[in-house]
Amino acid sequence: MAAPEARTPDARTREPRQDTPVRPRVGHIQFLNCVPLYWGLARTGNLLDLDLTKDTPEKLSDQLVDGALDIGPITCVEYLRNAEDLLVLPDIAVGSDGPVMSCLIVSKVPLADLDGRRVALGSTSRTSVRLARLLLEEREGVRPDYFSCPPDLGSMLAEADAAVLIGDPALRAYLGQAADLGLTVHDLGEMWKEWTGLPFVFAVWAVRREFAERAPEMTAAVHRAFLESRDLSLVEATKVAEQAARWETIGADVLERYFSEALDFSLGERQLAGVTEFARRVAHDSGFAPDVAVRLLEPAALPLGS
Ligand SMILES: C=C(O[C@@H]1C=C(C(=O)O)C=C[C@H]1O)C(=O)O
Repeated sequence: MAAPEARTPDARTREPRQDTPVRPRVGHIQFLNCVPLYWGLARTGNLLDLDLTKDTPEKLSDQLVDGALDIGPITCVEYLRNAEDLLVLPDIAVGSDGPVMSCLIVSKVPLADLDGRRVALGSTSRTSVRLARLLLEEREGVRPDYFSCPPDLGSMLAEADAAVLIGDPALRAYLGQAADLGLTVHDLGEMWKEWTGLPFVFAVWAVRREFAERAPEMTAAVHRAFLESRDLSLVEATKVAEQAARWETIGADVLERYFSEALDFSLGERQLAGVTEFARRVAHDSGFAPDVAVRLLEPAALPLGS
């Protein structure tokens, strides 16, 4: 990765640091879904060039918006709300083109029966919870009574007839926990695909616009590092899944399917069409315009002679 060429403002004081070069502050979602995006960073030797912050998606999104992080994953809805201040890194995202396995409505009753019933929305999600509301209201034609709740299936369903869950707790529900409890699982990626024919993007990678302007080479290097990491992880998906499974109750074969078939880590024209369509459908109460422009980071001009 290129040597740091710029001073990064300190998150607390906002004063440019003058002492040593500062590594870019980069977010890392602490769910299994992001393992393939980070696993290769160690293999390609780029890990130590990043100041990584591991957290849940809604916290990382806030930190990027607030300027406490420079680059990282941001849940789609928060990106759209802050599109003016951010640039999207091309060709990398967390999405699906069909079933995603880990963004779900888990329900005690058929979805069509949820009218007026309580639905718990997991507090780590900003995008899946909005997508679930869209699908329940516009596709199923029901108007549930929503409330936000920590993402624990048992406590959510103690007070509600259905729960919207993302990440590892959702994956566990999908893989058997829900069936064991007599609950049905509705995959949000699959429902969106059936409804619109499009992929869905749950989170994009974005850089703060002012950081990209101040440190274009560093930004490009971080982008390249993630693309290389993702590509390597997909080539070596069996190994990534075996290693991740060592610390999980989920089998390596299932993780490999999750990483290489369910999740879509790309962001091309079809995925961007999915973002645009979602924005158009939820804009009216989401804090952005229906035709909000998604601005991609332009490829950095390479220095002469390189
Ligand atoms: C596929 C997933 O995508 C995620 C869903 C998010 C959301 O709903 O806000 C945010 C980030 C991603 O981690 C998942 O969490 O399982």
